Amino acid sequence: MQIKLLGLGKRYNYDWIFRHLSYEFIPDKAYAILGYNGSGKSTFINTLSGNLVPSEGTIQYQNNSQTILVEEIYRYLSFSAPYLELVEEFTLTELLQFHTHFKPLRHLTPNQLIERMYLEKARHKYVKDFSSGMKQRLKLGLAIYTDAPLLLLDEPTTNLDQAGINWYLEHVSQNRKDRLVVVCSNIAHEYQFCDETLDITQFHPVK
Ligand SMILES: Nc1ncnc2c1ncn2[C@@H]1O[C@H](COP(=O)(O)OP(=O)(O)OP(=O)(O)O)[C@@H](O)[C@H]1O
Repeated sequence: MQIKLLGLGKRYNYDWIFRHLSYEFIPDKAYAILGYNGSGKSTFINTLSGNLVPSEGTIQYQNNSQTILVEEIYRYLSFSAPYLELVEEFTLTELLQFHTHFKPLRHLTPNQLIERMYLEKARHKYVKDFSSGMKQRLKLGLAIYTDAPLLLLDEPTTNLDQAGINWYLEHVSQNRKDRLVVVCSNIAHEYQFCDETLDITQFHPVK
């Protein structure tokens, strides 16, 4: 997956969050989007994912030299973020069945993913009854192990303890090959595996 941004800008009402952002995401690399709280990282990654419409500029997507329209980009991405909800009325097994109905996993079965997330004992538990750390491991497991060429992660270690952080780093590093990875963060350990950084504050409008 390759993404080219040309003069991208996003504003809410009269407030520009970022502007004049031209950048190229090269295939198979991992990028960290950096900036303090409220600087616009989530706004940026949601614009990149097609969830938000840019206020100016364009985004060009290419997968294996094929142009992808922004309306179709959701088919090519997996995304984990604190504000993206899991379907909590499902048990873990039901959720995986539902998820894989729409998007397949990367070379493993739902059962193997459950084992990889260390959630065997929660197989038949409702997701609403998971702890916050278990929910986060599930969100990350689904995102990392979905077979999509674009992996988007916003604040990936939210609610994780040290063991969970180590688990995330191990699995994201093992599964970054042959895909573009974009991580929004202001915590160094979340993006230590990234090749490039993009500081969103550099694209704040000059007051
Ligand atoms: N729907 C919205 N309407 C108006 N303003 C918004 C909206 N969403 C976000 N903002 C504003 O945009 C700015 C950037 O917010 P954003 O969530 O993108 O920052 P962030 O860098 O991801 O923050 P954090 O690190 O705290 O998650 C903030 O000032 C926020 O209040």
